[in-house]
Amino acid sequence: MTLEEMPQVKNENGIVGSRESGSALDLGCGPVPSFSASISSWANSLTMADFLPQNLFEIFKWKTNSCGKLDWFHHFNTVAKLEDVSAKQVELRLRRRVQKIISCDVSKENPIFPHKNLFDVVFTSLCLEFATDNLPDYQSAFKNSANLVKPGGFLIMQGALGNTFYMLGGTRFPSVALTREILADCAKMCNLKMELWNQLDRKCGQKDKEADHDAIFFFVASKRI
Ligand SMILES: C[S@@+](CC[C@H](N)C(=O)[O-])C[C@H]1O[C@@H](n2cnc3c(N)ncnc32)[C@H](O)[C@@H]1O
Repeated sequence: MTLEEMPQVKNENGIVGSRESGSALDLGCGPVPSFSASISSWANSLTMADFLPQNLFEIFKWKTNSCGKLDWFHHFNTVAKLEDVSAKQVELRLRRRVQKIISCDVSKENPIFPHKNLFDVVFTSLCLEFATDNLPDYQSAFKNSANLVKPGGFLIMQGALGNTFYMLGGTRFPSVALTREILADCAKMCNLKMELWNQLDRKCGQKDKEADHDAIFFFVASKRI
């Protein structure tokens, strides 16, 4: 859903509009550069951040075109089709625009300490509800993430609604069950105005995805100046 929403965010009349020279942060990016690939069409400088060193190492190997890097052609091709360009163009553009690969922890007041910069756009996907296991911690993680947005900038978030657990390698992990109301309250608490909200009901069964979310959401919120 998010990749299809991105053009709405970035086009001329879109929410982020003509902020072509903006800076963006992909917070909790995992080892996957697909969302950053889309963001790199309108952000000149991108920082990719994750909690796990092994995820950062995968991004680093891809960025430096090192031997043993993972093949993300399929992801770049999906972005390329939406933009009507080639997968190679998307990959090269992203490689040029990723300026930093850093560690982060959304439970910290400054999730990217010792870095101190703020960003025009902070993007985060499926991260905060899995990095926390109760609502007060989720609200803190939301606030910490929103603090990284410049006044006048944007927080763009994708996540799961109503999810209480997921399975990975046979282990059950908890998650915070989010609702639209919880997210609206978090945004309000952080002086953010919801500009766009979309949600998509779950289409796959329990067997296809071992988690109990009932929908995924995507929102864009602006930070008041
Ligand atoms: C479900 S993955 C999502 C990855 C990617 N954003 C995506 O949408 O495909 C959750 C990510 O959150 C990261 N994460 C876990 N705890 C975190 C924390 N405290 N601070 C920041 N990121 C965290 C994990 O390392 C993982 O990469």
